[in-house]
Parts: sequence; structure tokens; C-alpha cells
Amino acid sequence: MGLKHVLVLPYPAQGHVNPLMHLSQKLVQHGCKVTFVNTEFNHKRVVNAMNGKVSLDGSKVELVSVPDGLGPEEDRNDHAGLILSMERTMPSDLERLIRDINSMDGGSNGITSIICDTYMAWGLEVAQKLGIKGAIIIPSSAAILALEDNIPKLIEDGIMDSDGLPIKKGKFQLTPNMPNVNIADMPWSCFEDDFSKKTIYHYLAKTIKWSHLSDWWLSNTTQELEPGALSLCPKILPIGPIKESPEFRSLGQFWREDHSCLTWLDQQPPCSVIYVAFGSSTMFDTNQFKELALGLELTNRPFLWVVRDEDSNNSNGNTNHHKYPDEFQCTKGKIVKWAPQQMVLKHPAIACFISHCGWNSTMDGVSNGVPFLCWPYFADQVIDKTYICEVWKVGLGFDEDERGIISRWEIKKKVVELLGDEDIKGRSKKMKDMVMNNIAKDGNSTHNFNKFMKWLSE
Ligand SMILES: O=c1ccn([C@@H]2O[C@H](COP(=O)(O)OP(=O)(O)O[C@H]3O[C@H](CO)[C@@H](O)[C@H](O)[C@H]3O)[C@@H](O)[C@H]2O)c(=O)[nH]1
Repeated sequence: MGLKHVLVLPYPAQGHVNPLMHLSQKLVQHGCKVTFVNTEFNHKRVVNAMNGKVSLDGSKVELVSVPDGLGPEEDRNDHAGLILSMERTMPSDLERLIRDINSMDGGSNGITSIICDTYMAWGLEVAQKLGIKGAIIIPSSAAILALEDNIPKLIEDGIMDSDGLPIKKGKFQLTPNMPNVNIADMPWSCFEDDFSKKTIYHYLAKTIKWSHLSDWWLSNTTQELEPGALSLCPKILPIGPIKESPEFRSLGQFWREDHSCLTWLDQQPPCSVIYVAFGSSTMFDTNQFKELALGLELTNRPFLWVVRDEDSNNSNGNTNHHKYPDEFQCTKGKIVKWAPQQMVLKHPAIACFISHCGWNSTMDGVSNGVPFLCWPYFADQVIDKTYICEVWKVGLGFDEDERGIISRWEIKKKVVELLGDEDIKGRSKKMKDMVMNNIAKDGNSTHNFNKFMKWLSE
């Protein structure tokens, strides 16, 4: 049996490129070669963060790119515009790329399968056309995929209309053990205008249709974390946590990590530091940003806060530059532009994680037994918060005040409450063991991944 050559295709966002790069490393460990396809825009960022390297692991993971179809000045944070453009131009470019690779060396090292991000599941049509195998991976929770797979039922039950807009108010639960979902918080409802909401909703519905071209739906989750979603949608195969491996902790970053925070953490007492990070796309309102700064100060604890340099985040020149309030001294805090998050969360000085609850950060936190303070921003993050606070009970949420913001006093109050709650801390530690057991030699996720590899190699 020759070396299998897998093409991996992430959706162009940090929370997708990261886990799919980790998946690629796992594939390499199992004897595959990987061609990792970013959009040109993100390829430049990833290569730049890797100091110009275009391959990993002695070239077993080759980084290549195709254009996303947008012009250099167009806004890549406009997800509706981005997906319309990608759907229009990328399938034919991807097909050409594969044909080119497969015509090299007489085809001896050609691509034998494609693993697409669910949100790029049109790649399965390309795979089908070229007669190669295809699978999908969801970088969000299994609950999100199960929810999207149940779109026809939600319409039938009169919960939303055929454009994904809510008809009823209130919450629903697809099956016991799944988080209650507020109808107003569907992942596509967070986008500003109706055009974006509808475009994204219809695109998601299409991604499910494409996804059904394959029987292999991989997910960065575990059986114990999401029993309800996995039983509702048995096709989903939990292989998580995929980012946890002692050999490779940081992969596929868009920005260079600032490792000075690790030395700083070494100087802090055990279980003392509040780690504050909101992933790659959360934007703060000026007042809320100030209040957060003052709230961290008010806790009188050391904190490590990731404040992204927004110039490098946005392609369209939008900036999110914030002015720290005059009273903010930051005597006990450390601010970095991008942290080696997994290494930070493993550090014994960390006490808790103020997080936007992106699924990767959620998995990073639970894999390290760190309790959460949840501050969701958009999309699936509200559902992840429900998992953390109501289902797994390993964190607390914040309440907004009458101005609609999370005040500095609320931040202090919740930090005190969380760190004084031995039940939450105990559950977080237990959850870590339970989650990590899945990737032990005889763990459930390991077993599932091996099953997948067997199919891939046949
Ligand atoms: O300073 C930092 C901050 C984050 N990270 C990493 O960046 C990724 C962030 O991913 P995630 O926590 O999922 O957040 P987003 O970047 O916001 O991810 C998008 O994609 C996710 C997967 O679909 C969704 O769950 C989120 O809602 C969506 O915003 C994770 O791997 C983190 O480990 C770092 O390495 N350093």
C-alpha cells in the first residue's frame, strides 16, 4: 500500500485553520502525506507566522493556496460576501489544483482523498467528480452540525421560516442532553442584516446537502461531552480533542505567538492568573473594552489578556484600536497580541479562562481542566456557553447591566464567585480526565480515528 495523499480544506478563519492543521499532523503520524489548502489571503498569514516555511514535518504537510475570489481590498470579515465568492470560484480552482498535482510524477503521488471543513463541503462534489474519497470535519460542536442537519424539522415544527428567520420566540431542545437553544440565537441570526442572515442560512443548508455525499463526518468532540447530539446524528464520529498532543501544540496560527507570557506565567503563584482571550474575530465596543480593563484591574489578581492587533486582523483597514482607560494601570496584568493558548492553559498558574466560547477555546479549556467565565460574542458561541454553564456546569456567565454592558463590578463578582466554587473547579478537573482519556491508546476517539484511517487507506 503506497503513501496516502490527503487534501485538507479549511474554511478561511482562524478557528478552522488551527484544528484542521492539527488533524493534518495526526494524518501524517498515521503515514499520510497532506496538501493543506488555504485561501491565498490566509496562506500568507500562516506562512508569515511560521517565518516563511511552506511545509511541516519534513514536507509531509505542504501548504498551498487557491484564491477566494475576492479582490485585495474586499472585506473578508463579511462572511456572506466571502462564501458567495468562494462558492463561485473555488471549486474549479480546487479541481485544477488536484489535476495538476495528480499529473506530476506520472500520478504516483496523487491525491487520494479530500477532507473538507463542513463549511467547505462543496469540496465533496469536487472529490466525487474526480473519483476520489471524501470526508468532512466540523470544527464547531457536534450540536451545531446536528442542528443544521435538522433544519427541515425546525421549519416543519414552525420554529423558523424557509429563510431561517425565527417564527416563534423562546427556546427549544432537539433532544435531551443537548443544550437548549434560544430561537433568536441560531448561529446565522447573529449577522447584522437580513441579506447576510439569509445568505449564510441558505449556504449552511447547502453545506449539509453536500456533506451527505460522504458517510464520514469527523468532529472535534468526545462522546461524553455531547451524547445528545451524537445520538441524534449518529453519522458524526467524535475524534477529539484533536489539538491535544504533546508534540505539536501550536499549528496554523494567523499571527505570531508572544511566548514572553509563558515566562511571565512562571513568575505567578499557582492557580492565580485569569486568562482572558476572545479568539480571532470578537470585536469590542469602546465602552465595553474600557469596562473589561477596569474589571480585570478590580479583581486585584494577575491576568493575562490577549488583545489582538486589529490592523493585522482585517483586510479592509477596519480597526478596532482601543484606548485603555487612564485609571488602568495594569500593574498585575500582562497583555499580548496573540498567545500560545494551549501552552498557557496548561500552565499551573492559570486559575480561570474568560472566553468568548469559540469551540476550539472551549475544547482547549475543558482539555486542561480550567473553569470558564463565558462571554460569547456570536454564532455558535452562545450554544457553547450553554454547554459550559448549564450542561457540563464548569463555568459561569456574565449578566449585562441596564446599559447593556458587562460592568467592571460584574466581572469582579463573577471571578470571586467562580474561584470560590469548589464544585465547579472539581467538575472541571474531572472533565479534563474524562476528555483526555479519549485520546489515550485505547480511548474512544483514538478508536474512531483508527477506524477512519482504515477506511482512508483501503
Ligand atoms: O491568543 C490566542 C487566542 C486563540 N488562540 C487559538 O485560536 C483558536 C481560536 O478558535 P476558537 O476559540 O474556536 O475561536 P474563533 O477564532 O472565534 O473561531 C471561529 O470558529 C470556531 C470553530 O468553528 C467557532 O466555534 C467560533 O465561534 C468562530 O468564531 C483556538 O485554536 C485557540 O487555541 C491562540 O492560539 N492564541
